[in-house]
Formats: sequence, C-alpha cells, structure tokens
Amino acid sequence: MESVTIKNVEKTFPNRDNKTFFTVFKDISLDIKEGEFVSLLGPSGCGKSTLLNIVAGLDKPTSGAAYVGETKISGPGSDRGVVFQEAALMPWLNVIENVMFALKKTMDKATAKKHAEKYLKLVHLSKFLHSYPHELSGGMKQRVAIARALSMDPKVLLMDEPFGALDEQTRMMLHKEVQFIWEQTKKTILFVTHNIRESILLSDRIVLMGTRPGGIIKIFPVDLPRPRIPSSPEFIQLEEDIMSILGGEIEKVMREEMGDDFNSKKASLLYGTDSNMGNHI
Ligand SMILES: Nc1ncnc2c1ncn2[C@@H]1O[C@H](COP(=O)(O)OP(=O)(O)OP(=O)(O)O)[C@@H](O)[C@H]1O
Repeated sequence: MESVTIKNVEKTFPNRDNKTFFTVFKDISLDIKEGEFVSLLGPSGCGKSTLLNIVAGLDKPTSGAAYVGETKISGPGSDRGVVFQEAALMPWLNVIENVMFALKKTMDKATAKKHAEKYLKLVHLSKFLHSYPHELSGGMKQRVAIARALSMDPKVLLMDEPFGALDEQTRMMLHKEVQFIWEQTKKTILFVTHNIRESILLSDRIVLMGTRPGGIIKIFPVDLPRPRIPSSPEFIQLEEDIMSILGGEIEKVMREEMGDDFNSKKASLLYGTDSNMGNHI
C-alpha cells in the first residue's frame, strides 16, 4: 500500500469545435493515506472518472500533478491496478488464463499460475478457474477483473463504478467481497460511485464533487464501525446530509441539460433529487 496525492490538478477538454476548451475541474487537491478507502461521489459529468484516470495515468492533467507515494504519475504502472465498470475479459481465455495473461509478461508460467490461483481464491472463484467468460454472471466477471488487478500486487487499487452495471443483490454481495479484500490486502483504494449508500458502506472518507465549475465541495469522514448497517440512524443521517448537498448539484446539471424544459418538482419525482428520495443518483 502507498499514499496517493493529488496536487492542484486542473483538467480541460476541447469543445466540439476543437478550438475552444471547457474546464472539467480545477485546483483539486486531495491526500489519500496509505491503506485508506476513499470514494469519489458526484453528479454525472463532474469529472470523477477523469480524476481517477489521471491517477491511473490513463489521462494527463492540464496542470498540477498526482503522485503515488513520492513518485509523480506520468503514465500507467504496475503500482496501480484498475477495475472498470465492464470487466473486459478476453472471451477466448478461461478465468485463470485471463488473470495470468498480464502476469506472464513479468514472471514464468508456474509462478503466474500460483499468483492467479491465490487471487482467484481471495475473490472466491477457485471453483471456476476453467470456466469461460460467457459462462459467468456479471458479478463473477467483475470478481475476475478484481483478481486480475490484484494479482499484479499494486500498491493502489482504482475502481471506476465497478458495480454500476450489476443488479442490487449482486452489488450487495460484492460490497462484502470488497470489504473483505480491503481488510485482507490493506490496499489503498480510490473508488468512483454514483451511489451514496455504496460510498457510506465502504469508505473511510467520501469526497463529494460538484460541477459547473467542477471541484471538491465537501469531504465527509465516515466514522461508523464496520460492517455498516444502512438502517442505523447514523447511516441514514449521513445519507441525508450528503443528499442535501448532492440534490442541488444534480438539479444544477439537469437545469443546464434541459434548459427551458426543466421543472424542479417533476425532476425530483423522476430522479429523486429530493433529500428524502433515492440514494442511487
Ligand atoms: N476524452 C474526452 N474528451 C472530451 N470530453 C471529455 C473526455 N472525457 C470526458 N469528457 C467530459 O468531461 C466531463 C467529465 O467526464 P467524466 O466521465 O470524468 O465525469 P463523471 O463524473 O465520471 O461522469 P459519470 O458519472 O457520468 O461517469 C464530461 O463533461 C465529459 O463529457
């Protein structure tokens, strides 16, 4: 495990005309401690994935920099493992071969196999080593993707809405799995999510991002003992505190996207931007 530091990071992208630029966020600074579990939460388009991609080294900041420990990030590296919403497994390889694929570049086949088996055991897939991706459920595929990322023994695990495409039951199972993995491996984890409940269940701290202009609005420490109970009064209170800020941000995005068609009452009914409604944003 290792710390992650984000220092005065700004990101602009070109507009459609390719002549002008828009700023996704600017002046973002964040220190993530060794072994800490931090979630990035915010409305669609606020730049959560962009920030994660900068830490992954898949995207470059326009200004500022990100670091793993003392090392400035200049590209992807084996010190960071990434899990995306889609597992992106190779369909012609079975489970263990998928995990071994990248490992074989840096170690002999027998060692790669041992590593792959160890991490597939950690995600409880020992019985499925020889299954092919089309034989697996969505949740199982994501567990393979997690095992693949962990098998490189990265110092930091970056997860971009890893459970966003899964049904509620599978998602709940994988929350338990991620907590188990985090406790076993003590990895530093940066986790992008839309889901308030998910962020409270898993994180040490929740970084709430806003949009137009983008940036960090507030950081919520989650001082609740684990495993966390969503029906507990403290959990519900935190959920409401976060939603009361986030609701306004979502409304801002919708107002901009819908222009004259925006209707606040209708929006809260449709999308649950009311503080009492829906925690899945
Ligand atoms: N390569 C790119 N070129 C141009 N614009 C981009 C690029 N990548 C992202 N953007 C824009 O940057 C903004 C932030 O996108 P990003 O995907 O980081 O947001 P997000 O908070 O992760 O959104 P979501 O929750 O919907 O995934 C969006 O307006 C998006 O359209």
